[in-house]
Amino acid sequence: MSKRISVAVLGAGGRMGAEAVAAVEAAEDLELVAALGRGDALEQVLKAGATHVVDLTVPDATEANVRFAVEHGLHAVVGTTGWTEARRAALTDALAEHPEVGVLIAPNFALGSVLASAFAAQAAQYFESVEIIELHHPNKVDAPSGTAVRTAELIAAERAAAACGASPDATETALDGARGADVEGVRVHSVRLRGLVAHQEVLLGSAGEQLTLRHDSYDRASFMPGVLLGLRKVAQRPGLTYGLDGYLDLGR
Ligand SMILES: NC(=O)C1=CN([C@@H]2O[C@H](COP(=O)(O)OP(=O)(O)OC[C@H]3O[C@@H](n4cnc5c(N)ncnc54)[C@H](O)[C@@H]3O)[C@@H](O)[C@H]2O)C=CC1
Ligand SMILES: O=C(O)C1=N[C@H](C(=O)O)C[C@H](O)C1
Repeated sequence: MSKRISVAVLGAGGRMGAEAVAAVEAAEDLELVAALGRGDALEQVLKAGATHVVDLTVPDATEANVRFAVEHGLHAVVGTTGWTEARRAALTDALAEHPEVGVLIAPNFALGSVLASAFAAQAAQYFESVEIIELHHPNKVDAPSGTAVRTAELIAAERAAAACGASPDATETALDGARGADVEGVRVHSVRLRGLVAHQEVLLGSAGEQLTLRHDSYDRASFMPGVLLGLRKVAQRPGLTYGLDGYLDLGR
């Protein structure tokens, strides 16, 4: 059997981290060598001999964690939100100093979600209107979700390339927040509701018709195939990959 991939999970005590620890332990080609929580020294990852890091922490911690991994030649698979364009640009600069290192930042690891976002982007140029509703558990610390931001970015890029106009909207007066957040010209509405896990609808409308693309994660198990795929591929993909779609063959 070929050598197993040595993995450290950061944020191991969290909802996603605990699921990732179990998934790595269950995979024959992966070995869990470290599981760190808040306050644990990152040097433990080095002492444990990890070659790969999974970051499932919080937006305030993820940038420093990933920077540490890159500077020590470790590949990183990152699910934590908060990776703005500025943060990604700084990370790309850091990776230039370590050209052998791969980092995957995946706003969503669920394959169905990645496909739904890609389909939405593909469809967006053919409709006058597009809005996003993301729905999550009420313990989520950020809004809008990383997935919604990424979906809006993909949609905006496709609509710009096709020279689409703005979605029609005659609103003249509204309470603050009533029309959601504006992400690159796409309205994003965030619902936080007990009982939910992670869900998203992209609503596309033209005269007389509507297309709704909905994805539901009912359980965090849905994210694990993407985490494992990332761990298995990231070392062969040096530099920064933003979005798990970069590792899939979506025919585009
Ligand atoms: N990409 C994806 O498919 C998914 C991404 N997420 C994202 O992953 C992140 C974590 O989500 P949850 O697990 O629900 O949150 P959580 O709050 O349950 O877990 C975060 C954990 O990280 C720990 N932590 C904080 N700072 C740390 C540090 N410096 N080092 C190590 N551990 C640290 C916390 O103590 C906590 O245990 C969020 O940004 C969330 O949006 C969540 C689900 C899926
Ligand atoms: O916090 C969560 O739960 C999730 N976070 C990610 C996001 O912000 O998009 C991925 C998924 O939606 C679950």
